[in-house]
Amino acid sequence: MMQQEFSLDPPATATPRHERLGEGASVLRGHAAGLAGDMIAQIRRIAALSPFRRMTTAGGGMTSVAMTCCGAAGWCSDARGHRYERRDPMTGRPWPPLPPAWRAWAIGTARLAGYDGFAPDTCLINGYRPGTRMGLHQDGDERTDAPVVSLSFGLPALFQWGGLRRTDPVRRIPLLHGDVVVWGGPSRLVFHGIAALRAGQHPVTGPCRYNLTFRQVW
Ligand SMILES: O=C(O)CCC(=O)C(=O)O
Ligand SMILES: [Fe+2]
Repeated sequence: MMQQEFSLDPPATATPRHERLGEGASVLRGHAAGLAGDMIAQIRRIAALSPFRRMTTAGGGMTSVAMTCCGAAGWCSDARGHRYERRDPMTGRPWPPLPPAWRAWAIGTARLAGYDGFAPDTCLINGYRPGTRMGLHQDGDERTDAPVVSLSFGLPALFQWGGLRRTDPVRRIPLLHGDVVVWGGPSRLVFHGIAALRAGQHPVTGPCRYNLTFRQVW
């Protein structure tokens, strides 16, 4: 019998699902698409307890994105500045719990991206509508020795990925429904943002984009 001398399977690189953004940073294309239905239902349950809200900033403005959180800590901003709080200042109660399945997924995803031992204790949930944007910033209010695992559902967005200085050149990376970005290590403090969302309708989320970021705060 003749031996097959070559594989008919396409090489792993034929579908580049895992894109390197920089040292310690990558995009996992479509990695969360299968979770969308369940996670969006959970987001609605979380938002029924701790509603999406826009927040005042120290500069006297308002955040463009509406946000809620779940887990041991939630990100808050007011005229005094921004920080993590154990309780939702809007309700006075602890934030809704971080669903164990979300946490397990985030740990597994961090491992896929090269980060073992991720121990997320919060998930920040951003709600974007057409026109909503997030200016260039660094994520530094939580532990920076742990990565950020960030996932996108719904309308497409342009992710702005710069460098360690605000003035470094910025790349624009489209993020689609189910895409995941993981950044840590030497990229943990890279400046990033989201360009103003374009109008549209998504079959799963309607005129909306959700972004979930898993982080370790305490
Ligand atoms: O919406 C995104 O993809 C990024 C969100 C973000 O940078 C943040 O919440 O700190
Ligand atoms: Fe951020």
